[in-house]
Amino acid sequence: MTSSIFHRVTVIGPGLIGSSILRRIQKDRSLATYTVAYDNNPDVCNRVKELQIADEVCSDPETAVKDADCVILAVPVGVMGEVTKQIAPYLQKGAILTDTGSTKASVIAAIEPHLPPDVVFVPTHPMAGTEFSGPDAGFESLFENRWCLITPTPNTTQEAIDKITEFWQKMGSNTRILDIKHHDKVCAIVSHLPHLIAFTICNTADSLEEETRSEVLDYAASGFRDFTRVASSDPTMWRDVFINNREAILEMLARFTEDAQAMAKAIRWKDEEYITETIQKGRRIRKSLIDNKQVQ
Ligand SMILES: NC(=O)c1ccc[n+]([C@@H]2O[C@H](COP(=O)([O-])OP(=O)(O)OC[C@H]3O[C@@H](n4cnc5c(N)ncnc54)[C@H](O)[C@@H]3O)[C@@H](O)[C@H]2O)c1
Ligand SMILES: O=C(O)C(=O)C[C@]1(C(=O)O)C=C[C@@H](O)C=C1
Repeated sequence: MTSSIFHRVTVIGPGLIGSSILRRIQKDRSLATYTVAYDNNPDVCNRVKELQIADEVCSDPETAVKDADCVILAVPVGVMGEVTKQIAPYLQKGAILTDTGSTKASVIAAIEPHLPPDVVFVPTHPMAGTEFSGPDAGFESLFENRWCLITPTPNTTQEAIDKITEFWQKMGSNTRILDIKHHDKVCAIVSHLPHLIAFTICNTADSLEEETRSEVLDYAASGFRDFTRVASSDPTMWRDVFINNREAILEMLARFTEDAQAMAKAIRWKDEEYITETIQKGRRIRKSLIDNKQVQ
C-alpha cells in the first residue's frame, strides 16, 4: 500500500477552487487519506454533502481543523485573516496551513499574526480558474497543466514547501517558487488588470446603451462577448482582490493607461507603423501562450 502525502486534509471554503481540490483527492488517494470540508454558508455545506466530494462535512470550523495535518484556506482573500484567527487555537501541532488566495502579500500579512508557533504556513496560488464559483463549478482536472505559484515567507520550512510542492504536482500542476511582491506584480498584469478592464468595458457599454437608448448590447460582437465571460466572475472574490492588491494594480493600470494613450495618439495621427507593431505584439503573445499549452 502506498502512503499518502497527508492523512487528513481540511478544505475551508469548498467553492470553485476548494471543491476542485476535494474532487482531485477523491480521484487520487495518494494526495490524502481523508478529507474534511467546512463552509460558513450552510447551503454550501449541504451541497458538498449531496455531491459526496468530501469524506466529512463539518458545521463548525473548530471540529473541521482538529486532527488535520493540512488545512487549505480557499475563501475570499478579504476573510483569510479572520478565518485563521477562528481556527488557530484548534490547529494540530506540526500541521501545515496553506491558502489558494489570488493575492499574496496581503494574505500573508493577515494570516501571520494569528499563526500558532508550531504550525507552518505555505502560501500558494493556483493559476487556474473559471468565471464560475461555488461547489458545483469545481472539477478534478482544473489544475492540470496550470501553474501553482508558491510564495514562502521567511518562516516557511523547506520540509513544508516540499510537501506542498509534491501535493500540487500530483494535482497536475507545474509549480514555481516566487518572491511575494513579485507574485503580486505579475498577477496584477496577467490576471487582475484584465478583470478590471473586463468589468469596466461592460459598464461603459451598459451606460452608453442607457444614455443613447440604443441597442449597443444587442449587437455585441465576439470581441465584446469574450470580455463578458471574464466580467461574469464573482463580485466578492474580485472586490477583495482589487482592494488587497491595490498598489500593484494601480501601478499596472497607470502603465496601461499610458500605453492606451499612446495608441490613441497613433490612431489620431494615422501612425500606421505604431498601430501595426502594437497589434503584432498582441498576436505574438497569443501564439506563445498556445505554444506553451496555456490556451486550448
Ligand atoms: N476563481 C478563480 O478563478 C480563482 C483562481 C485561483 C485562486 N482563487 C482564489 O481562491 C479563493 C477561492 O476562490 P473561489 O473562486 O473558489 O471562490 P468561491 O466563491 O467559489 O468559494 C469560496 C467559498 O468560501 C466560502 N466562505 C466565504 N467566507 C467564509 C468564511 N468566513 N468562512 C468559511 N467559508 C467562507 C464561501 O461561502 C464560498 O463557498 C479566493 O481566495 C480566490 O482569490 C480563485
Ligand atoms: O480563467 C479564468 O476565468 C480566471 O479568471 C482564472 C484566473 C485568471 O485570471 O487567470 C483568476 C484568478 C486567479 O487568481 C487565477 C486565475
